[in-house]
Amino acid sequence: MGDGGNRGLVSSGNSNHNGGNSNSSNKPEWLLQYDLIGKIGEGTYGLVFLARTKTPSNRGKSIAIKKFKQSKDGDGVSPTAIREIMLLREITHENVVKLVNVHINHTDMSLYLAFDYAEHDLYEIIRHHRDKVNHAINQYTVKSLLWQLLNGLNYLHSNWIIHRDLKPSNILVMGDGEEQGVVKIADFGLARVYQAPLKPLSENGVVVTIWYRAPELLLGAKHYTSAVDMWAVGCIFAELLTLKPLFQGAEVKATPNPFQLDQLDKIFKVLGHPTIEKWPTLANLPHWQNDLQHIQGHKYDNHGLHGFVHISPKSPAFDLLSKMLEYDPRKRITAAQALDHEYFRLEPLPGRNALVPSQGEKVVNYPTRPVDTTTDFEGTTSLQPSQPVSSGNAVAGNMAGVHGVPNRGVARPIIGVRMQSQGIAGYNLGSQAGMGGGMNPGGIPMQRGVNPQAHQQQLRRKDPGMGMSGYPQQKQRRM
Ligand SMILES: Nc1ncnc2c1ncn2[C@@H]1O[C@H](COP(=O)(O)OP(=O)(O)OP(=O)(O)O)[C@@H](O)[C@H]1O
Repeated sequence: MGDGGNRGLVSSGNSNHNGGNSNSSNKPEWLLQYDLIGKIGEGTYGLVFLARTKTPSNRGKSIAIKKFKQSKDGDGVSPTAIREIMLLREITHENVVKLVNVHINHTDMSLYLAFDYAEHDLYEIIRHHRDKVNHAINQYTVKSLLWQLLNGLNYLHSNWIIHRDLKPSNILVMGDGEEQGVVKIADFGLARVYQAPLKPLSENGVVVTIWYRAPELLLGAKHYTSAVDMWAVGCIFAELLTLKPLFQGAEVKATPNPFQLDQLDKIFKVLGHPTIEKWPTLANLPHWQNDLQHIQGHKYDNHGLHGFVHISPKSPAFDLLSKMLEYDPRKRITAAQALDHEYFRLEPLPGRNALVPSQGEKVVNYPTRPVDTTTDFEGTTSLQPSQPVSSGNAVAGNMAGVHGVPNRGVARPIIGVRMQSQGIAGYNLGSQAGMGGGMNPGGIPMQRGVNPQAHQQQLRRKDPGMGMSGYPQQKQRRM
């Protein structure tokens, strides 16, 4: 993996806590290994930057650096969170974005994560089809994207990692190069890190999308399983087919455990009212118990999913989708089962380059990510005047507004608190956080049916296939 991917935490190896690794220009030393190009995105918890490595072995390789903001109370990332993040560095799978480096600012325990860069994501791909080219995504691409998403998810679930926040913007797709058209799941394993020490900045008016949230979470389940991710995959599958979010509830401000009545309403209108007969544990869910008027009392007709996705209820695609959108999480299809579904055995077979369909179909040229070269790591100041960015990235001038990476309608936080650039030390958290001690990854809820003892072994096996099915056989000719 990129420079230093396995070198522990970073660059200087300087583990002092007194800011001794800042250089004269007041930039943290670890930053010297990158050329910072500009901001490419903004999420609930921070900003994402495009950088290029400067180290000779990997010169020019694109990296996405995610900078986490401080929560309002200024508490940074806890040792527990650091341990969890360090475990994420061991996650290696073709369909999961690689965490290359972790950088910590010791003065406030703020955090920078460096990932392999992916040029596209499903949010932009769907948006491009809906708003620009105005036609559906071809079947081969839908099937390949879905298969790879499930493949990455199966690996994560096998390693006890539940994503919990799957949505189109964090399902990345590689641009030009050897990995063109390969899906990479981003933001995995961070939900727990976010929840505890890096609280969502709800006071800042951040809006969190809930369109992909499973009904058990919306109904207040305290214990959840990997089935929550399969619900999200179902929603994303439907969106790939129709180019519209399936359950577009009104987004609410992030609060610790908001009750999302409107989102439930949208789901019930499509799938009908859930019943205790079909979903026995429903009776135990807090909001079901407590809200007699809206949740239990209001009866919805079952309009039928087929009316919304416009595919035949007899088709394998519909069968798979319905199994992903099963109310009872215990009955919902797992990633492993979904990979084995008939849908993936029928033509067009899924392939590795999801963006290049079989002969005869048009190749869609998706736009590259806009880069805002006016925003630096501090998130507020002007880096330099807008300038062309090499290797295919759009320039700031193409963007909506001076600082405007296009608003995705999911999260628009206020630009973060300026961080002290001194005292940022890259240090080997592998040892500090007790890596190698055989720990459980911070109690990340495990997948249904996964043996806890198997986990550490699995995590270290680094077998991209993880014993799961490969691409369906005949597909080889596509690759
Ligand atoms: N490794 C990466 N390579 C390229 N772009 C990335 C990478 N990781 C994230 N991005 C992009 O950066 C943007 C912001 O991502 P981020 O995960 O911070 O927020 P989000 O997914 O949009 O929202 P939220 O924070 O609510 O999950 C998104 O457009 C995302 O696709």
